[in-house]
Amino acid sequence: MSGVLEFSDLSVVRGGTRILDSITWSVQPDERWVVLGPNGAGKTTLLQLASASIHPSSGTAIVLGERLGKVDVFELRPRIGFASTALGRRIPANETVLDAVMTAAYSVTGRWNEQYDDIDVRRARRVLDEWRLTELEGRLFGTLSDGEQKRVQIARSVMTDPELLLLDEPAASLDLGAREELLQLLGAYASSATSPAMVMVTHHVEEIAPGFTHALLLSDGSIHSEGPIAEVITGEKLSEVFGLELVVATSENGRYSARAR
Ligand SMILES: Nc1ncnc2c1ncn2[C@@H]1O[C@H](COP(=O)(O)OP(=O)(O)OP(=O)(O)O)[C@@H](O)[C@H]1O
Repeated sequence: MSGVLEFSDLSVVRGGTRILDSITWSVQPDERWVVLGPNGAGKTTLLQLASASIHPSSGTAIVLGERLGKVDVFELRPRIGFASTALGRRIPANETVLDAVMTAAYSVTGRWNEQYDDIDVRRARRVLDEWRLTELEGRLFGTLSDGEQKRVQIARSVMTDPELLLLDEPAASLDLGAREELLQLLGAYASSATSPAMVMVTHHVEEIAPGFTHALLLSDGSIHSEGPIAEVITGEKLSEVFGLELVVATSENGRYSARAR
């Protein structure tokens, strides 16, 4: 199986600071990764590489078989779904939910003069249904709750059937009910064999949905540990990365929780 992501000894330097250092990491099509680490560890920068938004300063980054720096990123980016709060902010408040999702077909936010086919409308409605948004199709994006807006951002990111789905803190700032609803949907999506490879950045192990298979712990720009999720999300490893004695509990349904000892 060829990797969806193949990062080899790559580093990212910004303003004289080494933000990512000697990263060697690969993601296979059937893997669902969670990336954890303290503030400033380099998680967002890693996602920026995976989304072909930036190039490495050294080393090689191959995304969906294409080497960054040698590929036209405008051809590569439509193959990648990306949901983040920053991208969500670009969706106009007065856009309907249907349009907010459908405009992903043209990689634009804000419907203008693009021509959409019936197939685009059908596809958008199917995605809205998958993310429990059908009843909100005609609502304006700006009137939605945080939880609903997050679901729209994710629905938008899967509208184009991406080969790689990147999620930057999808459950951040959600209340308990909205978080659990999102995790149910994310868990079902991550568990489906037809879903693409996924990489999700999160700050909390409680926000890991069942179905995620692998984890990567980043610390100060370097990989602390990576591999099958049960081997990585442990009290010992998280304690080392966060510099605090932590106890991790795992539930039967594949959920995690962590607390200080
Ligand atoms: N253009 C830049 N110039 C200098 N330093 C930068 C630049 N961009 C990011 N950094 C620094 O690189 C480090 C990693 O940033 P990044 O946003 O990737 O971390 P993160 O793990 O996503 O953090 P958080 O959990 O707080 O979102 C931070 O210390 C940040 O201040």
